[in-house]
Amino acid sequence: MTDTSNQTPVPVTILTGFLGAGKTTLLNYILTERHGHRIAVIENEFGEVNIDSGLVLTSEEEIYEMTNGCICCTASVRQDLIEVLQKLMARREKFDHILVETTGIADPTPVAAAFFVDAEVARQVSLDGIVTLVDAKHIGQHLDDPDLHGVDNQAVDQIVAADRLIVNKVDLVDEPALAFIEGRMRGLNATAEIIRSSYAKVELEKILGIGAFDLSKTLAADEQFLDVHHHHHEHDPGIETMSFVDPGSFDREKLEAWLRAFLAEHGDDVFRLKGIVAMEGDTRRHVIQGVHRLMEIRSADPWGKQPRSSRIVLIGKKLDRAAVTAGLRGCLVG
Ligand SMILES: Nc1nc2c(ncn2[C@@H]2O[C@H](COP(=O)(O)OP(=O)(O)OP(=O)(O)O)[C@@H](O)[C@H]2O)c(=O)[nH]1
Repeated sequence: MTDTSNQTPVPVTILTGFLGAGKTTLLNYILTERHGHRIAVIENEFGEVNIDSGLVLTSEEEIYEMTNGCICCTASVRQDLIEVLQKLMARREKFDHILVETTGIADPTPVAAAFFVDAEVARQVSLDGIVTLVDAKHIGQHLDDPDLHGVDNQAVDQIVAADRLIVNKVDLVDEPALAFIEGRMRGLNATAEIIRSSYAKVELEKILGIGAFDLSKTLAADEQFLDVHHHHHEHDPGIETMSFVDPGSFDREKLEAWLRAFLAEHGDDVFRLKGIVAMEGDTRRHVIQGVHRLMEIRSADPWGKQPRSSRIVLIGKKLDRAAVTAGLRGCLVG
């Protein structure tokens, strides 16, 4: 290993927020904005097939994906995180900030603790801050989820742990609703600065390089913070994921009509819908994005030399896999 003893540690930002809050949107904004930071990104995704890497705009930054489990609850995945960090540190001249995007159902606290537990990593990186995105339209139903008895509510954990809270999607709610949400957030976290945004367009100086995370303060509030075993917790066991993968192409109108009807009926239980699909008679990839009942399908770049195929992931509760699979299959051409 290279001698890093006299180099200044690289700041790390943990980016968290419930499913669909806008983490990838923020990441894309950061990666395309000229802000002078060179950022390496580590992404952890929850889902059977990887969609997010297809949604992150290609850039010159270094992007690592970790899709083998949830970073907050599996020790082996946190060990992977440490290994990814060590690999990154071998090329530390290439970047000056690291961003770790957690899954939407992660508790950021054990992820933050991982940075202090490994002595080698602890010397080379410093936790700059935990930034939590909040979906202004949908956060209420997750904070109040009546199914969560005896298990942790990650939407709450994420707000509690934040150094900065970004209330995103302000375009979808009115001022009284915003004030109400911000009041609830203040009740959970008295000190984090609250920043409003639409499509996660925030002043990056407010979230990067803020030096907000204070280990002594955190230990004062949670003396078991560094005890990784203490962080064992239960995700909402009702949350499941299913994926649909097919080499075929969809009839666009049929697919859109089917998805809209499906979400109209089951939208409360569908926390997240994502897809990259092929449409019959169209050379472009199409991206499907859904959060509860809100859904959009837009065309993206052409498939080019890559084989056409369709991947759709659903994350939610009470997913009827057989019905969803049959419904989607019925929208394929031929
Ligand atoms: N109207 C509106 N839509 C938004 C805003 N920010 C993001 N979205 C949309 O919300 C959807 C989810 O955004 P993502 O950035 O993929 O959310 P995410 O947090 O990365 O989602 P997961 O990775 O599933 O946890 C997409 O369709 C976005 O275009 C916003 O401020 N306003």
